[in-house]
Parts: sequence; C-alpha cells; structure tokens
Amino acid sequence: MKICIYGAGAIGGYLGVQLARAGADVSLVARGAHLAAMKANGLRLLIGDEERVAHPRCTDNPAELGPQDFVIICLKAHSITGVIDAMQPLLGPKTRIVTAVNGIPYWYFYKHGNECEGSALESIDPGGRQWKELGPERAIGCVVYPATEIEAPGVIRHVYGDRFPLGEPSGEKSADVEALSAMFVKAGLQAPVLENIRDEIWLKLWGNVCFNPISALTHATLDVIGSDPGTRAVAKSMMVEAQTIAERFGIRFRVDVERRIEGARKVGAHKTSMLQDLERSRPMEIDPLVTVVQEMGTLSKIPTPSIDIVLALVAQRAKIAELY
Ligand SMILES: NC(=O)C1=CN([C@@H]2O[C@H](COP(=O)(O)OP(=O)(O)OC[C@H]3O[C@@H](n4cnc5c(N)ncnc54)[C@H](OP(=O)(O)O)[C@@H]3O)[C@@H](O)[C@H]2O)C=CC1
Ligand SMILES: CC(C)(CO)C(=O)C(=O)O
Repeated sequence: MKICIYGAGAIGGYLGVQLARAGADVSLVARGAHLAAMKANGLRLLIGDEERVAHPRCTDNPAELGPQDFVIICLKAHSITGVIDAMQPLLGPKTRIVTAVNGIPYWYFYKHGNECEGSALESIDPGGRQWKELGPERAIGCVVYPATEIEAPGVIRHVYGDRFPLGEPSGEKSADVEALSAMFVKAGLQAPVLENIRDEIWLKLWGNVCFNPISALTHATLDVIGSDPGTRAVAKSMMVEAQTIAERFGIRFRVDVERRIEGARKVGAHKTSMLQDLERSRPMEIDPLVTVVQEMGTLSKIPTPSIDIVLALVAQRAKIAELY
C-alpha cells in the first residue's frame, strides 16, 4: 500500500513511523530542518521510554513520488490550499485523500444530503479550490485524537492517544476505507470505520472551537479553562452555539456539553495546539477551528454571539503576533 503523508510534522511523523514499521510503502513530505534531519538520521518516535526509528522516503518535492494509493494530509488545515498544485503528481485516478486534520474538512458537504450538498466553505476552502482541484470524491474523513509534538528536528514525541476514526463522506464501508483501517490497526493504532464520521468530527471540533482560542487568549491549560467558572462558562456558551449549528446540519452528539468539558478538563495541564503555535510563533489554525463554525452559523441563520466575540479577540491577538 503506497501512502504519502503530506506534512509529516507532529501527527504525520507519528503516523509515518507507525505505518512504515507495519510494512506500508510510506513517503513523507516535509521541509526545512525537520526534513534534513529525517533524511540524515531517519524519523525517531519517542513513546514513553521507548524509541522507534523508521527510514521512509522523505522529500519536499512530491513530484518525485508519483501516484499514491492514499495521501494522508497532516498539514495544519490552513496550509492545504497552498499545496494543491504540488499535490497533483501524487493523485492517480484511484488515489484517496485522507484529511487527518482538526476542524471541518473541505469535502464536508459532499454526499451530505441537505440543501448545502455540493457547497464549499469559504473560510476553510477559499474559492473552493480544494473542492475543485483535490476533489471531494477522493476524500476519506479522519479524526485525530492523539497528541504529539515535534521535540526536535527528526524527533516526534508521543504525548497520548492512538485513535484515528475513519469514514467515507457517504458513510459507506468501502474497500478503500476498510483497507486503510486494517493498515492503521496493523500499525498499532485504533481506526474504527464510522458510518457518521461527521458526528465524530464535530465531537472533536466542539472542544477545539472554544478551548483553543480561549487558551491562546489566556495562556491557560485545559484543566484551568475547565475549572475556572468564568472560562468554563465562556467555553460552554460557545459550545452551545456550535451544538445548535451542528444539530441543524444533522449532527448527533453522543455526550452532553458538561461531559465534553469534563473530558477536556481531565486531560490536565495540557496546552492546546493554538496556544503552542502562538508561543512558538507559528501560524494559528483559527479559520478551520473557529471561523468555519461562525460561517456555518451564518449559513444556517443561527446567531453566534459568544463565538463572534472570542473569534474577534483571538484573530486580533494572532494578527498582532503576525500569525494570522
Ligand atoms: N499535534 C497534535 O497533538 C494534534 C494535531 N492535530 C491536528 O493535526 C493537524 C496537523 O497538526 P500537527 O501535526 O501538530 O502540525 P505540524 O505543524 O507539526 O505538522 C505539519 C508539518 O507540515 C509541514 N509543512 C507545512 N507546509 C508544508 C509544505 N508546503 N511542504 C512540506 N511540508 C510542509 C510543516 O513544516 P513547518 O513547521 O516548516 O511549517 C510541519 O512539519 C492539524 O490540523 C492539527 O490541528 C489534532 C490533534 C492533536
Ligand atoms: C488538546 C485539544 C483536544 C484541545 O481542544 C486539541 O485538539 C488541540 O490542542 O488542538
């Protein structure tokens, strides 16, 4: 199975080592010092006290790799439009694209079955280029539950988790998604194939839409945001708005707001990826996690007063830091 991981950073690097060790024909697209270190020494994955090393093909030029069975996009979601042209040589007639990113993916309204069927979302897919040039029919959805970090160039630190639920936009259990799930399982990962991958996308996004910007604004960790009555109330208010929008689009949440907040609080003194990005002066994933929920609110005529306020503040914070 030929798998290209596009954006082999924290999550892509974790997947890359695990899949390569399980026997997949893995290629990694990366850049800079991280790419140079992987080319020189292989990619090292630290899980607790254990070190796992893999030596997959690594490049910053996807044209060297040729068509793949699966391209797993592990970029920050705001970077996807910028690599559409570079990705084309990886795409043969049967190549599937797996969106292993936080937030709403470009294919969201493909085989969705309501009045938005076939629509692109401007905040995550400006001009609908991902929809038109990557193609929603190639897409397989994926939710990323693990937390990992690039500890040093060429070195990935696993923090927790191993679950990557997968699903076709149609909900169908296709041969492609079953084969990919089997490969993930062989790699020691949990990869259930879900009939309603959008429900799982929203369950994850429910936390990201509030915890990530609140953490970037306050520098508080998940346990603090979930315990402090003030920040917890802001998070809850944003989540209730997000839930109303999601349910309007047919989403079913399998837990209630309080339980979801408790789950995040119990993760402990963890900095969200948006706070980590701010601290490391890396572009912040605001549009795929927050603006898109506001856009879906506008589409469904559901007001989002709490999301609007927090979004305005975090966008300004990021602009001042030149990260948005
Ligand atoms: N890390 C985590 O714990 C979690 C992450 N996620 C989600 O997973 C997705 C990936 O996140 P994460 O792995 O943390 O992100 P990273 O930034 O660690 O990984 C993305 C990698 O892609 C590289 N890259 C960006 N653009 C290009 C390009 N044009 N060509 C080649 N390489 C490129 C980046 O390089 P450079 O650094 O130079 O930009 C970086 O190494 C995000 O949507 C995130 O929200 C979800 C759950 C947890
Ligand atoms: C830790 C968590 C779950 C916060 O919502 C996350 O996904 C992130 O940091 O992006």
